[in-house]
Amino acid sequence: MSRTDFSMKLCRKNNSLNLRQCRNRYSIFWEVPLSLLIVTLFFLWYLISRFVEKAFPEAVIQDYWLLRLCVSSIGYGCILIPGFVAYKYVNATGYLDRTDLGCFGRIVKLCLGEPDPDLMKTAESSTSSLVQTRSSSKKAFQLLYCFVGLQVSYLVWGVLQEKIMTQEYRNSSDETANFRDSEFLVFVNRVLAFAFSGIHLIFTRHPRHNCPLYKYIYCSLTNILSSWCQYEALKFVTFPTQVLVKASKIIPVMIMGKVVSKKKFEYYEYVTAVMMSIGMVMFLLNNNGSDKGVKETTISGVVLLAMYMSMDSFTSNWQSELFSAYSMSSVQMMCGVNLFSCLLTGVSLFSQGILFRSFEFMTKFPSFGMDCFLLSLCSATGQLFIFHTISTFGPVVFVIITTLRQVLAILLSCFIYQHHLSTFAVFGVAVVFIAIFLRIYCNQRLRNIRKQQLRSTQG
Ligand SMILES: Nc1ncnc2c1ncn2[C@@H]1O[C@H](COP(=O)(O)OS(=O)(=O)O)[C@@H](OP(=O)(O)O)[C@H]1O
Repeated sequence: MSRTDFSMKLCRKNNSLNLRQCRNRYSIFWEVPLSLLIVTLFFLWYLISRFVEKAFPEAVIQDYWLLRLCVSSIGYGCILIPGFVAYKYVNATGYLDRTDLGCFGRIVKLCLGEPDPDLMKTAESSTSSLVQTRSSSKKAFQLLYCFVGLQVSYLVWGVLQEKIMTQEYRNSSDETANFRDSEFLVFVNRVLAFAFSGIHLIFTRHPRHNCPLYKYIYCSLTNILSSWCQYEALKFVTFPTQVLVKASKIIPVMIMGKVVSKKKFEYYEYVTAVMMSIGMVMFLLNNNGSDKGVKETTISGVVLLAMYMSMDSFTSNWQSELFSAYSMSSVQMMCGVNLFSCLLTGVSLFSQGILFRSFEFMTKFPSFGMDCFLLSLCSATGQLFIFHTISTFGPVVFVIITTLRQVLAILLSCFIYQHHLSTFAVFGVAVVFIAIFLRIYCNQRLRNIRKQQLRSTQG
């Protein structure tokens, strides 16, 4: 007998109650098992992840990236498995169909419930009018604002990240040590970004939030996994190789856009994407010649970079999809994504013992704490710009801006350290910029043609 049948039987015993009152009265039949299920699965999975982690000696885990990925993923299961089972349970029992949801029910609805279609229409119409007024007057300024914001925050972020991962920390008792747990840095970045966006949401006005929270899990998971792959890949490929691969990210982002959002791209968009990638490869290959051969690119490196590219492309496309489906603000997106990133990385770090180890390092070397804080501040500011760019211009423009960031960083270092740029590298940069201008030009032309067509059909 299903749970619904059981509660209906109880209802029938009490003739004075109508169907709705019965379902509300006996809501306990849904809520108690659901809470027990979530708590039990969480602890069960936590024990499993501890067991798996203890089953392999630390040295073995450190030696094999695939094993490390498995251990981390099993840790993420503490959140994903109970969440998935709760989702299935709620759908199977029709728990959210009840009209009078209590406090527990409202939390479940916030996490798993789809919004009322009427509310969605109101939210959509208010944001579309906002976009229309923006599009005519402020778009160019907005693009410049996103561009400068992303360049500045991630330029400083890159410098701090390199400092933390490479410098030797020294404390007052003259002890020295290096910090190695990159996953912890990802965690602190997410905690501050979550706190930052949460406080912003409390004190400022935002559109009504319609998106069920569980939808953020997908992009949150791919975001932290792509970061992980990026850090791990550096153990198998050189930094310039990684930058080189990342420079052609626009192509996977477009492919993923077709898969996730069924987007259609014009021919000129494909042509300019390929031109940009070729230009970047020409620029980077001729500019990093001296680093070649330091580390040999292995299969592991290639696999990790491929995983990074696909997950990173999915992240921005999924976020863009959520922006258009649920009409939310970029701060709401930032809060939702970082909430799950904190939970996923926090549980995983805790079960692996890295959380305590890193906090211990922080107390031993206070300057590390300060660096972490500054890094997280840059990361949070950077994320504000990332989400604003994706919501206003979409993932492809975002990836073009991040690609340009790499060109500018290298040009800046050439300028500061008086490095010589080869003719081929200069040609590469020229190809990138020609591709960008071509894209803008074609985009504008296409818009004008469409406007004219619209006018002639209306006239
Ligand atoms: N779409 C989206 N949403 C949220 N966060 C994002 C997104 N894209 C990039 N990032 C974060 O930006 C940091 C730099 O990432 P990348 O090195 O992949 O970017 S870049 O292509 O080099 O610019 C990196 O931060 P850390 O994870 O803290 O290292 C990424 O996670």
